[in-house]
Amino acid sequence: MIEFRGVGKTYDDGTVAVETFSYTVAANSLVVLVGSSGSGKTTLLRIVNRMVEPTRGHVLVDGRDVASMDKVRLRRSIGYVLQAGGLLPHRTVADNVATVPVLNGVGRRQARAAVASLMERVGLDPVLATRYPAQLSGGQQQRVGVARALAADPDILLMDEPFGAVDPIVRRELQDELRRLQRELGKTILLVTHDIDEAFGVGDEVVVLKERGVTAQSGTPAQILAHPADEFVRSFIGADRAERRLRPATVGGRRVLVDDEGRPVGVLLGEEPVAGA
Ligand SMILES: Nc1ncnc2c1ncn2[C@@H]1O[C@H](COP(=O)(O)OP(=O)(O)OP(=O)(O)O)[C@@H](O)[C@H]1O
Repeated sequence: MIEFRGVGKTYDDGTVAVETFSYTVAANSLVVLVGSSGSGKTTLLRIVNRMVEPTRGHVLVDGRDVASMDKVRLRRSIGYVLQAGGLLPHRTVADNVATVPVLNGVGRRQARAAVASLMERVGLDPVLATRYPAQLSGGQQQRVGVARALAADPDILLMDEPFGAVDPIVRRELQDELRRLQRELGKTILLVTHDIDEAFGVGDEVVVLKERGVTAQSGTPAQILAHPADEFVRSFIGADRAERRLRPATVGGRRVLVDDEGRPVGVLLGEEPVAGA
């Protein structure tokens, strides 16, 4: 669980990146922070693993204030996935994936042994282990980034525009796999994107941010789509378009609301979207 309690950040040059932000990411849920460029998404993500120190408020991970934790240990205990994987270019795929376990003192041989199964878990052929990042496609690099973040078996994954650098088809594939991984591994995931369709496609809950990290609305995709809080949210989600596109369907025996690609965006009870869907 990640709790943001009145968190704010003013950078040294006076830029107010986040005025004040409070939100609780429940354990084992996938929450998406979505907002336009400069709304403070990356700042909020980095405050969790103390790559950025807040100027106001606190972040608690599983009830402990991160400010009281050792920074290096904290960072190694939380998986962090960046756009294009954020891989080390002069290290092989296997070395990239094994980086954090080795830093944490796991024997090199043991870490290497785990690489193949991690690669399989994220849908990568283990024969790619000896390649360098530049010898992989964007989608493959992204999967390596996820495998690397999972290598230390963290309870929490932070993902910053993880699918930004790949084409729409691969992006969709990676989004589906993230949902699968989330179900299989039960991690707590906080993901940042500017893409509202991505947010609704992968998030259990979505937080729509205005400028300076101000929350416009938070809730399940179905709740936000059904009842946009204000004009800002309505226009951000393209609500008119979305409402027209959504239709009820039965998926896996459950009544759900799907978009025009058949992607479930919420569960229906009667014809009403349900909280926590
Ligand atoms: N180190 C810094 N010093 C000063 N200002 C900064 C710094 N880092 C970010 N900012 C500013 O803080 C604001 C929020 O930035 P942040 O990167 O958190 O937004 P974002 O929503 O992630 O944007 P994007 O989608 O473009 O990555 C922006 O105005 C940005 O210019």
